[in-house]
Amino acid sequence: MRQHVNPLSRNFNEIERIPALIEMFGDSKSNLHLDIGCAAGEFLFDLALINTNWNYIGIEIRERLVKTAKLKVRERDIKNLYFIFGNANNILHDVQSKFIFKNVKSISFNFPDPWFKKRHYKRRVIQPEFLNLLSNSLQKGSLIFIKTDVKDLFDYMDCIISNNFNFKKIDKNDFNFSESFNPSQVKTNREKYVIVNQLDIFERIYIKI
Ligand SMILES: C[S@@+](CC[C@H](N)C(=O)[O-])C[C@H]1O[C@@H](n2cnc3c(N)ncnc32)[C@H](O)[C@@H]1O
Repeated sequence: MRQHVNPLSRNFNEIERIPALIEMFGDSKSNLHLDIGCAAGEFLFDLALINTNWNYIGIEIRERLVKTAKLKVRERDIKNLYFIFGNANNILHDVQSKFIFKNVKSISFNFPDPWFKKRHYKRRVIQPEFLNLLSNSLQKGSLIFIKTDVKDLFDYMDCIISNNFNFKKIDKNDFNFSESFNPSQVKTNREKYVIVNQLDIFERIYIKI
């Protein structure tokens, strides 16, 4: 069982330099998707190879995973995938990252760390201030995807997002995945584990209105 990283540690106050989109991607004008807590990024590698007309950024707090993922991107010469190391909250709140939002069409939170103890809830990645930031920065029509196997965490995230009047729930059955960042509904590593072990998956899509 891996030791969870405390995102509120001061170690994450300093943020790496975020290059301009034109430095990150072959075609910086493509639709951009952000995956928060992407771990080693396998999900994003799969997506980036299938959907070359989308750009993908993964943000992950475990530095070693990000270093390895960045190396793999370079070795494979992938032009539509970029990884950023750090606490996603700090990174996206930082003024130097504001430009990222210009092209962002969607954000996914796939199986975020649950932080089961009540006193640790503030370490959960989705927080009201984070939602305010997304609500102020994302363009109308942008999408947020959440997915977890922990019902309590799902309720927590859903409550925070639903309390923000700029986001509306979308019925998954009415959603056209073919035009999304994930047209072939690629699964994340945790999702594959959850499916094999027949655990429940709680998920929801929200649109910025
Ligand atoms: C349970 S794993 C899920 C990984 C992947 N999304 C999946 O579905 O297989 C949660 C990931 O989020 C990362 N993480 C947790 N808090 C974070 C934060 N504040 N910013 C960025 N990454 C974070 C963890 O290090 C871990 O890799």
